[in-house]
Amino acid sequence: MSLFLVNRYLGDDEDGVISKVSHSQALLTKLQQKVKQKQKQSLAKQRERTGEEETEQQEVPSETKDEKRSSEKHQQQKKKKKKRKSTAGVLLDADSNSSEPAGKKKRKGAEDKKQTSQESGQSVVGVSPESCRCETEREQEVEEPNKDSSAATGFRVLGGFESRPVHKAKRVLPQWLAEPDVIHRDIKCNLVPVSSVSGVSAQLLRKLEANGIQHFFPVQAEVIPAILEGAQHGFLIGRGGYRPRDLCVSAPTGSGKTLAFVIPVIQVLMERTVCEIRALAVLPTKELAQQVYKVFASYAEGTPVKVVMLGGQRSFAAECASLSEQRGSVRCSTADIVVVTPGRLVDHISKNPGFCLEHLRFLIIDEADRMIDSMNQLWLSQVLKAVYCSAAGPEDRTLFRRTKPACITAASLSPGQMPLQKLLFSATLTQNPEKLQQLGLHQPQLFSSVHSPSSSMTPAEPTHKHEHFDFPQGLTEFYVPCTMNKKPLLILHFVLYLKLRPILCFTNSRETAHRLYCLVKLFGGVQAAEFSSRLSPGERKKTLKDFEKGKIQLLISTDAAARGIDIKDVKCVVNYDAPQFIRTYIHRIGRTARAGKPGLAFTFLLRIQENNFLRMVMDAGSPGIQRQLVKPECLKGMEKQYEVVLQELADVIKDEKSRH
Ligand SMILES: Nc1ncnc2c1ncn2[C@@H]1O[C@H](COP(=O)(O)OP(=O)(O)OP(=O)(O)O)[C@@H](O)[C@H]1O
Repeated sequence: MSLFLVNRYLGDDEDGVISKVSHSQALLTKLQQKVKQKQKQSLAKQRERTGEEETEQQEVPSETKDEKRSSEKHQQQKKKKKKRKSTAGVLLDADSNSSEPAGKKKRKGAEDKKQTSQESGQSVVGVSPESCRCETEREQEVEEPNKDSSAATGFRVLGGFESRPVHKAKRVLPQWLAEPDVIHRDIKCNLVPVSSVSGVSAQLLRKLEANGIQHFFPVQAEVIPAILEGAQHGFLIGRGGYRPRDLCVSAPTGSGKTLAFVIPVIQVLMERTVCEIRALAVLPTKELAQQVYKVFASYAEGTPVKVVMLGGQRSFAAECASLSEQRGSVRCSTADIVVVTPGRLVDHISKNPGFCLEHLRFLIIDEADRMIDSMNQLWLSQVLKAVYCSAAGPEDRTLFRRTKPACITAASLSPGQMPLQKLLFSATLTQNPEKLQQLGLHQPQLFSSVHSPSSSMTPAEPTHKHEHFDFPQGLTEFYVPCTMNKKPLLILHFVLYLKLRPILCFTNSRETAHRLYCLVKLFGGVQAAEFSSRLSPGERKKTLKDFEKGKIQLLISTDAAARGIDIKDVKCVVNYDAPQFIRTYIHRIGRTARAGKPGLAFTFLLRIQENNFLRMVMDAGSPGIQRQLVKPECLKGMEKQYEVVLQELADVIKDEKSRH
């Protein structure tokens, strides 16, 4: 059954009773006569030129025979077609369907040609009877298979099922991702005096200097003015202006991204008149939230801005109490900036009536790529619902009226309203537009330090196959070929003989981390600690503090400490287990070589891992990873003790298992 019915204009019906069949026959005869006429004319011209009368007299009848034969066939063909059409009960659509088989298309093309010439009344000069015949034969050839199936079912099968080469779609980046605002890579050579960035108050400048910061790092010099500028023109209430662009910042680990949002957010909120939650910083883990809270609190000290941390360290009731207080009959907010983990955030939105986000101006998403991956927790949609809930409410809060952002029109911008600006930060920000799209960014602007083919491309060009990331300038990468049973000896060799301490050592599981920790402890001579979800949040906090104070020489950790953790003076990172993903590698090694300082990163590689790992690292844009061999003789002296320790370790693990 055809999908479309196309009524064709078949010419004027003289008496209105001529059937379609007789009409098309009449047309055909007309056409044939015209062909004959034309042929006669051309032959006459030829004769005149050549004077070969006799040949012409013989040729004409033979041609006429051919024509007759051809027109007979043609008519038979037409009749057949009509019959088939009436069987199907519908008129066929003459538009060629792109998914039709090639044979079918050819046939339709032939039909179309004829149809067009019939409709327009044009002569068929140039279409020889021979070619007509050939087309007709081709039509017959291609029609046969379909004829049976349509006759049997009464339905006409649309669409073709033959295989066609499918071209791979080329990846195209949106303009904002392909052409970012470039951040200088070299921290040391591109320092900007803090006083030269306009818009930062004298109070904050004094704070910066008191904390030993005289210059802004490149990411700060780019992003701070951008946020301040957006705030100046972006407060729509009473001032007019526009909705500020959402910002995405991709800069290496340890390049100072935290201050790039802390300083401008405090600066903007310092000018507030009422205390309401205006900024929400969401971080993936408690440790990171705690770290960012500390930076916010330190710079907000002495200003009217109040910072609250919601990370689950305190009871829910205590957290609620820190967010608001009762003044007479009114409940007042006691927080301007809230630093929170996604889980706790959702808890407060759903269970704490005093948690109001209707005045939210900044939504800061740190470690944004990780946060996008946790988007299935739906925390973002809950935040947006809480932000725009006054728009759906019955009260007419004209001053803070907020509507969900839609297309920008004159009407949508009037009356002005408080905008919500999203600020995304990561050392490994995804370039996948589909993932970023989940965040619903408004005219996003990207600040990036990645100078790779993928970022310098025009949007029309296909991107590089692998994502490129920026590695810290002061970092030197090594890999150490080894076997599984030599790994513990190697790490002991690093701490005891190479004296590369403090070392932050990463394993792929908490079991391995614990086993290695027990082994090192049994071996003796090294101040070691473990850091994983085996420990309570309190124990983890204390461990990080001790490590920072230099009380721990070897911290054996899972990826719980891989992201964002800023521990000063970590000289060396060791990947005891090779990371499976490039992002994990970049964050792990980024715990050293921070703030422009030098650092070393070693990865222990089994022979089987070497090729894949090295390719992964080089594809990501590493400036180079060197091979570092540790001679077996270097480990010989520890082997005897190691054998003894291994036996003791088996007993310890067995004992632990029996206790749990
Ligand atoms: N302008 C500056 N001058 C000197 N030190 C700075 C400056 N800005 C930041 N730092 C220091 O640099 C270190 C790294 O900063 P921060 O933690 O913000 O890095 P990051 O880019 O967020 O790293 P990551 O991606 O690993 O989270 C911190 O110890 C911070 O105090």
